[in-house]
Amino acid sequence: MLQLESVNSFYGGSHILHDINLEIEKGKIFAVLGRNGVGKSTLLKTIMGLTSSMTGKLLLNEDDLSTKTTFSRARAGIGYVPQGREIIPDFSVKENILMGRFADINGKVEIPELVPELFPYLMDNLNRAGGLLSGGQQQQLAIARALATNPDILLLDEPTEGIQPNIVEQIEECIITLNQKLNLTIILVEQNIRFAKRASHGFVFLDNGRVVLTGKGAELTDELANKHLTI
Ligand SMILES: Nc1ncnc2c1ncn2[C@@H]1O[C@H](COP(=O)(O)OP(=O)(O)OP(=O)(O)O)[C@@H](O)[C@H]1O
Repeated sequence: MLQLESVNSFYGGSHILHDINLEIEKGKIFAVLGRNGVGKSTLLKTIMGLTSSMTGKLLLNEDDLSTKTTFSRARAGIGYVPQGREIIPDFSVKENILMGRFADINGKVEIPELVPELFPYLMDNLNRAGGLLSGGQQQQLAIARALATNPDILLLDEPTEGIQPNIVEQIEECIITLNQKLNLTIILVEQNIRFAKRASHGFVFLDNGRVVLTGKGAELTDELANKHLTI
């Protein structure tokens, strides 16, 4: 279980997240929802230790990670797929994937097991430069790189944003498969309510850096989404 207790998070002097309390159960998909600029990406960055500072507590299976470095959090089992994917364009597909192994405590150097099944295109193009891939293929690559860290929890920041519609469904299926086959806990920042409704076991709506509503997946309705997502 991942727990945030009274978490505040800052970029320099800008106080972005205020008094966040959340519990994310192991093996569940948890959706982080809200309008643009409310702090969804900042929540993932805070969990990963990528904001300037945080106060409060971040506990992973009762281990206190609050003051740990990003590297230690990755080693503790938190994998991250950032918004915009941030693959290295001049590195090959293989090099991009294996970069994730920096955080694997078992010191493995091979491609993660599920990658051939989930992303056959990547396996067929291991020597291709990452920058030559389409948006959807780069998203697959960013997920494969995060899997190489051997995570227990995967943080996904708008994984279907800017991806051609025919690939969106593949990415969605892949997220559900990762949850079901690897029992991966997934924290999903998502603008696509249809997918959040379909996949998530729990959700939070943020507004202005604060939690305004949490609930279980089945409680996520279009009415709630309209209420919290329209301006
Ligand atoms: N590096 C930064 N330095 C200072 N302020 C930042 C930084 N990154 C984000 N912010 C501010 O933090 C607030 C929350 O931004 P964040 O990107 O977390 O929102 P979001 O809900 O993910 O938005 P979107 O849906 O547009 O991605 C915004 O006011 C944004 O301007």
